[in-house]
This record gives sequence, C-alpha cells and structure tokens, in this order.
Amino acid sequence: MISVNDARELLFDLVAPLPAEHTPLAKSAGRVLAQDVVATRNQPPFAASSMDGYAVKAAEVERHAMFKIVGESAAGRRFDGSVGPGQAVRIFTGAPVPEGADFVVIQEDTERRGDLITITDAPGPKVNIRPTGVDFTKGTTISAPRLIRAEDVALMAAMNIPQVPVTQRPEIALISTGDELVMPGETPGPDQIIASNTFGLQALLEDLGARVRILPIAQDTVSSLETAFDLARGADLVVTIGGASVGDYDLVSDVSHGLGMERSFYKIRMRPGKPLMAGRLGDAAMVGLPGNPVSAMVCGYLFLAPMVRRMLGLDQVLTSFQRAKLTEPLPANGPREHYMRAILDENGIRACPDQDSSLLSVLAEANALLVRPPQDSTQKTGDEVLYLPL
Ligand SMILES: Nc1nc2c(c(=O)[nH]1)N[C@H]1C(S)=C(S)[C@@H](COP(=O)(O)OP(=O)(O)OC[C@H]3O[C@@H](n4cnc5c(N)ncnc54)[C@H](O)[C@@H]3O)O[C@H]1N2
Ligand code: MOO
Repeated sequence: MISVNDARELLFDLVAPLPAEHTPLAKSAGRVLAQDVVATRNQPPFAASSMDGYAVKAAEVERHAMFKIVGESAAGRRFDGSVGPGQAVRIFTGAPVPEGADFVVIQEDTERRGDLITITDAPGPKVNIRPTGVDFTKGTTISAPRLIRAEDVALMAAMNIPQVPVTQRPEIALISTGDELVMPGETPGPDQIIASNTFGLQALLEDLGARVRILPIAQDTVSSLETAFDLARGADLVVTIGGASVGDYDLVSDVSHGLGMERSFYKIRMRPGKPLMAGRLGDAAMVGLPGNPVSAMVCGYLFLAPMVRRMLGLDQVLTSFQRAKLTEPLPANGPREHYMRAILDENGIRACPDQDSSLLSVLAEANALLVRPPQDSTQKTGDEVLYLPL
C-alpha cells in the first residue's frame, strides 16, 4: 500500500495536458485557456466621455461661463470638427471627445437656452474623460492557463477575440460493474440496488470540464467487462467502479490485466478508498475505483479531479487544505490516512458519527472532508485539524 501523496504523483504520471482547440467565444466559459490571447485594439479606441453633458476647454470652465453649442458627439457617431474658444459640443456617455476639448461638463451643472449653455454649478476637478486605452491597449495579454470565467469572456469579447484557444475536454468513460446494479429509473430485482456513485462522479467530473460517457453496467463476468472496456475505447481516462477488492466477483484487475493494462499501483493507505488500482490501458489512463459509494466519491475528489485538472493544463490541480477547530473530540486514528465526512459551521468542524463507506446520506449531509494523518493521536475539542471543503 502506498500513501495518498505517492498515489497522486503516480496518477499524475498517467496523464498529460491535452492539445488545444478553438472554441467560439460564446462557448468558452468554463473551459481552460490553452494559449495566451492578445488584444489587437485599444479600449476605448479614442478618448471617450464618461458622462452625458458638454465637451469644452477645461481652461474655460467656471461658474457662469457661457458656451455656444456647435455640434453633437454621440456614441458611435463622432463630431468631426474641433471645439474652439467659447464653444461646446453636446456629448453623450461613450462618445469620442472632439478635438480641442479636454473637459466634459455634466448636463446637471448647466442650463441650456437654444444653442447656448451656461455653467450653473462649479464643476469639480473630474474631467469626465476616459483616455484612449485606459481599459487595455493593443498587446495586452491574458495569460494561459486560466479557467475562463464570465468576466474573462467579457474581456475577450471587448478585445475582439471571436475564437478562443482552449484545452480539449478530457473524455472519461465510466464503467459501473456488478450484477446487483441497475440504472436509476429501472425497476431493481429484490437483490439489486441502483447505480449511484456513477452519477455523482459524472456530475463532479463534468463540473470540472470533462466529457463523461456512462457506459452500460458491466455484469460480473469476464466477457461483460471486456465488452465494457471495448466500449470505452477513445477515452482519455477509463474509470471502473467496483470489483476492485478481493472477492470472487472482483474481476476488474484480472480483466484489465488480460487486456494489457500496465499497472502503476494497487491499494492506497487511506480510508475510504483503499482498493484503488491504476495504470495505463492502451492510449488511456485507467483508474479502478472501489465500489463503495462514498469510497468512489472520495477518490473522485482526491484523485480524479486533480487528474482532470492536469489534463486540462491547469497549474493549480490540488485543492488546498484548510484549518478549523474541532467542536467535538476525535478518537485516535489507525494506520490509514482517514478522510472523514464532516460538518463545518461557524463554530468549527465535527466528524459525522457514522463513517461507513456505504452511506451516501452522510456524504450528502457533509460539507467537508476532515483529514486525519495515519496514527494521529486522540484530538480534543478546540484542537486544530485539516479539512478539504466539499
Ligand atoms: N476481505 C476483504 N473485503 C473487502 C476489503 C478487503 O480489504 N478485504 N476491502 C473493502 C473495502 S475498503 C472496499 S472499499 C470494498 C471495495 O469493493 P469493490 O471495489 O470490490 O466493490 P464491490 O464489491 O463491487 O462493491 C462494493 C459495494 O459498493 C456497491 N457498489 C458498487 N458499485 C456501485 C455503484 N456504481 N453504485 C452504487 N453502489 C455500488 C456494491 O453494491 C457493494 O455494496 O471492498 C471491501 N471488502
Ligand atoms: O476503504 Mo473502503 O474504500 O473504505 O470502504
């Protein structure tokens, strides 16, 4: 058995960042920027008014000063002439400031009669003009890698980048194994249950940006498992669920070995999630998850999620541990690193009372995984512990 950290390193060795592709700007949110993108224009491309009012010469701005309106500058339609002494140009927010003007008096500070305006209130020092390129200039770069957020989409749109280079989405095939499983919506036989962690993992992995294919459930036979592996061809990562332990029907190891899987490791010194196997199967990475629903989900958070982030080319692939104070004591831990479902609130953190790895109801109630090092001693209320937010 190897440690969680060693397992993670070996899992990272099984995957690499995927190539880039272009996606339309409108579809780029949630994807990972694969190459730097560069603005090809200044924003604003001209000195622009930030208010509705009158463009004048700053030197002439004072209370009671009068100006003659000689034209209009609107957003999208500039005033072509220039502003001379005693002249003003009617101007609107976002419009180009005409030549000769270096101040915009807001209309609330003026009184207009025909084509004459008078400044009624002393304008402050603010010139109400946005200089050319104040937002960004030609050559401004958004650096890759970067998880593209809505704000980045807006910025790239303003930069006039209609096609965005993004990392290809990792394709993941999920194979549930076991005669006892049926899909949600089907009618289970008396000894059957519903495949669950399959769908939890799909949600988790898709949320990270992977494309997930749920394959038909493999029965506990060699041929059924072989068929499932065959259907998984083309995936970057093949994940099996269940059949990883030592029972007579735990066939994943034998079947994957028979198909040429080069094993990287089997079993991690952790709870839950001990009987995890990993290796390379043809062009794909393969991870055999333990079937217990919580074990599979915890391994999804701890191992599959970082693998996906690595395939997406992100720098930050691990979730950082946080610290909180215990609101209830903990008994000593055994030899395996323990990821306990826990509840974090404003007072601190406490482990859920029942940590059996079949209990999805407890996992759903939890909002953190409290991390116990191997052989950790008894912890008292108020002691600080590490946790991962869920
Ligand atoms: N003698 C030993 N028995 C077990 C050991 C051991 O070391 N020695 N390890 C235990 C641990 S820890 C785990 S975890 C499980 C892992 O077992 P498998 O990976 O072989 O999983 P299965 O036996 O196929 O299933 C376990 C459990 O989970 C249910 N299951 C499986 N897949 C799904 C799914 N997609 N959705 C919902 N539930 C699923 C399955 O019905 C079983 O109840 O082994 C222990 N045993
Ligand atoms: O370690 Mo198993 O993965 O607890 O239930």
